[in-house]
Amino acid sequence: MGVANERSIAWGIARSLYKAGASLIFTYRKERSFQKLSQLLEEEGIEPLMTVSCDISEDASIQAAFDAIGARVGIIHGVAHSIAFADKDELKGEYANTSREGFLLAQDASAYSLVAVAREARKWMSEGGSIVTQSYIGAERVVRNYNVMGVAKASLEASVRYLAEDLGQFGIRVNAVSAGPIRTLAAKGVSGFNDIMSTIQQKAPLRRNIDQDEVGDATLFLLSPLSRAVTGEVLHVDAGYHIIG
Ligand SMILES: NC(=O)c1ccc[n+]([C@@H]2O[C@H](COP(=O)([O-])OP(=O)(O)OC[C@H]3O[C@@H](n4cnc5c(N)ncnc54)[C@H](O)[C@@H]3O)[C@@H](O)[C@H]2O)c1
Repeated sequence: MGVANERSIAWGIARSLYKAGASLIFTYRKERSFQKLSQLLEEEGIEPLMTVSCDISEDASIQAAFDAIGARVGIIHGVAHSIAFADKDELKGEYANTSREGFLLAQDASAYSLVAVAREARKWMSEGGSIVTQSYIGAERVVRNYNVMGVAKASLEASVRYLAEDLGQFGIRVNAVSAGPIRTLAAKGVSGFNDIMSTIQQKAPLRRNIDQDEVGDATLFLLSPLSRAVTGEVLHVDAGYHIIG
């Protein structure tokens, strides 16, 4: 869930999963994304089991998408949730100036969407499985300009833990990847993004930034049985930046 273009983290995840032999289902938000997605799939030679529209801001859309998926395949084993949204105006200046509307929008699209997706997906995860979402260090620390999205990611990471507890009894694991900054459509909305990337290059233990394929491989690990005893975890895929004081 969440391929907008070839730069999307979800596209890195799709490539890693495809190489590992997974059967893939894609969700898209708008007609424009569907066309882009179809083009990417063709270029990469990936034949998905199905593609289905899903707007995570509407419960009915999420329900309809998973009903359609369930009707077609019966059982699913994993979900990659790679979706977030906030108003661009909230991603600069003081967090104290966040509007009520902007706060609720970021929480709704970026955190609650995982809850709603997990609720619908579990109906078809009758053999257990794994749900993985994408977070960012702005959930744990203050990252200038990330503001309302940092608070939404904190909520997302807490949701990962609560969902992990709820769904663990059904053999369903829930984890997050906390990726370093990657130049994507969503990242364009964050002011000063270039400065964030150059800081990582200087300070991260590996002295470099990361890419979509590296997040894809880590997400593949969390979706696969290789991580079968890992749940409620936030795995940093950030060249080690999060350990630096
Ligand atoms: N790029 C980074 O630096 C970075 C770092 C850490 C975490 N993340 C997270 O990774 C995830 C993917 O973002 P990305 O960087 O690949 O950017 P992206 O813009 O490529 O992906 C964001 C996706 O969210 C989708 N989306 C937004 N609102 C939606 C809605 N209402 N219904 C359905 N889909 C909706 C968009 O269509 C898009 O496909 C996000 O959760 C983001 O916060 C990104």
